[in-house]
Amino acid sequence: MRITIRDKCSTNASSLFIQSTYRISRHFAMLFSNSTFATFPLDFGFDRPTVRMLSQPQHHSNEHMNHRALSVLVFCILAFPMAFKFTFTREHTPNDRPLLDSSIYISGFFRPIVSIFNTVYFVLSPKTILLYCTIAHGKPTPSRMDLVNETVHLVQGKEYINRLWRHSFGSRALSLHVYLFKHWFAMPQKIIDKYLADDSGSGPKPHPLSSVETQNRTDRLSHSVFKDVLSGSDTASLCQRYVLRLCKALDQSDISMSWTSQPDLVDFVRGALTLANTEALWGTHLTETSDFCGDLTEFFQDTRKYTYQLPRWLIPKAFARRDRLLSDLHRWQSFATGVDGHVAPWEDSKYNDGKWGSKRLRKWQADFLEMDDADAAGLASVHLTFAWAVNVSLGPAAFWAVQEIFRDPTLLERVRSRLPRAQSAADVTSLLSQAQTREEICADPLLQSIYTEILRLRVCAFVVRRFPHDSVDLHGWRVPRDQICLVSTHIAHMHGDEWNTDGGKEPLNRFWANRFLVLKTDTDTKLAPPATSKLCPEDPWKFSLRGLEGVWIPFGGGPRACPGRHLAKHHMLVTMAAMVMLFDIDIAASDRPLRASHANHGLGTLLPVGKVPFSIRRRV
Ligand code: HEM
Repeated sequence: MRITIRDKCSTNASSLFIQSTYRISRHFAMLFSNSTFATFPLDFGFDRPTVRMLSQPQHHSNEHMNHRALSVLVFCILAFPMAFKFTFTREHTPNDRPLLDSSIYISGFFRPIVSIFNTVYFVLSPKTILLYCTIAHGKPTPSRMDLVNETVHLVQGKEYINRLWRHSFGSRALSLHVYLFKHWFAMPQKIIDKYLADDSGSGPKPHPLSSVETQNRTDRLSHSVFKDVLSGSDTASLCQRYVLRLCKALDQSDISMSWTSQPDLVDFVRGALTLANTEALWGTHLTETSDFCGDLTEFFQDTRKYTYQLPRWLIPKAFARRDRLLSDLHRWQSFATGVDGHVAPWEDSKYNDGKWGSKRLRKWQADFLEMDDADAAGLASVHLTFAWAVNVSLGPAAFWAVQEIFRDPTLLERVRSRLPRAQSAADVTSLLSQAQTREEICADPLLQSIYTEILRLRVCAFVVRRFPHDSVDLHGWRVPRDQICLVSTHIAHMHGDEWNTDGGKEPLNRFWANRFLVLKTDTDTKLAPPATSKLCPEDPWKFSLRGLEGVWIPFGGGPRACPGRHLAKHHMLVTMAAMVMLFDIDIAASDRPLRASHANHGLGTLLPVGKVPFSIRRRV
């Protein structure tokens, strides 16, 4: 193995690493030293809220020294493996690409030690370690990270990601999914075993080396229903139901023509949106007989506690909430499957999808119950997984879009100029219920650019693939069979020179509504309108994602990409339009609570660190 001293490491990544290591060491030192009253971040991230803690008074000089010495010691221990990696790394050039499975930065004695440190970093500050491992010379690049019991191939860089998507049919995402099934969604072990045993892939035909029976192709079963329900023939009625429920929820909210203060814009937007999305899919029967959406929103916050596998007696409320969600779904599905003698009127002419939700979802239940060992508890758990997946990213993403629009009066004016005029709330509902109006909204260049920019900036998802039968060649980087490939959308979205930054004036860590607008006549996607320009319908700008395949990836990609992506776009743009048409909003929060929290790094759209108080009044 050739070892060379890396000449130019990304300053960004290394300084971030050093800062992060410093914070972690400080945290440990604080924990172990006798300190009183200091302020430090709870989770070592950079965008976390701070809490008041006990810190040391100035006059305790011995304690101060102890604390400093301890900080330095912890820093040195933590910095050791990364410093090693920082110094010795394999040299690679486009013509001499190493195989990923032989790119052992540190071999022999040091490798297990490094894997322990990598694991600690990955748990405490995944953002930092991924950035550190994958940014070389300012550009995202593939790399490999040894964790204690897994080797993770970090696939970054446009051409490698595109190649990974192309191979995705023969892949499965198991390790992460199974962990979540078990610890978050309380899936019975026998169903988890079925998911674990399925190596047939998600394609219509099972992999030739797989011997899994057709009814037990869990991956295919889940994936195809998601695709069927979310992008099949039900889509038009799903969208229609979504709009009606959203407008109803916003109209019922306690907002008058005079300004009123509200505690949190996230809750306001996410509440309406989660209700509308859930009712569009599962029908009002689920939400009217329980506080399903309230519990679901709380459940989003609880997932972190489940990740740490805290016992029931420590977090009884979180467990009770999950039990309630599962039993609500259980009750709903027993109606929907006709168990207990309750059968909804399923004949086409009498079917009330507003009350019972998507027909396809019900058909899928029948398929799921065909699986060996399948039962109602397993089904409820898969429904909960589905309810989480369809809602967890959408609400926060819509929130970010709404707050960006209302915080910038010029942008608000531009957005309003794109939307039809309404005289009353009923007018808004009637306009947005028309498929034609919604099509125009979804095709509007400025609105699309805002939506795309929000997902670029705020979505932070880990997209995972594992190839159970074959090793995969990614442009000369080979991932061995049955090892994890992980793509971080955050790394892809925040680095690289493919993005339009208006010549560096609009950096990637800031929202810029015009990032995806180009001149209609322009073939160079990097030419964008100036940030201040007011776009009108006759403006010569168009929306463009050209050149960004494998770079703008909030929904993953390839045959396994998020099956809800078209609905997500529709729902977000319609929500933005409804809010702008119905309300005036004044955001009272300062910049600080509006920073993104990385507490759920890797699991979808980020949330702001604090509550976002606002004032609101009706316009119509
Ligand atoms: C801003 C909104 C959303 C984002 C950022 C997002 C992102 C993602 C990502 C990254 C994945 C993993 C894809 C992969 O492995 O390549 C995924 C999976 C999934 N998404 Fe979304 N999603 C969003 C909204 C939605 C909506 C609105 C729905 C449904 C209405 C939905 C349904 C699903 C489902 C069912 C899966 C699992 C697919 C499978 O494992 O086969 N998502 N999403």
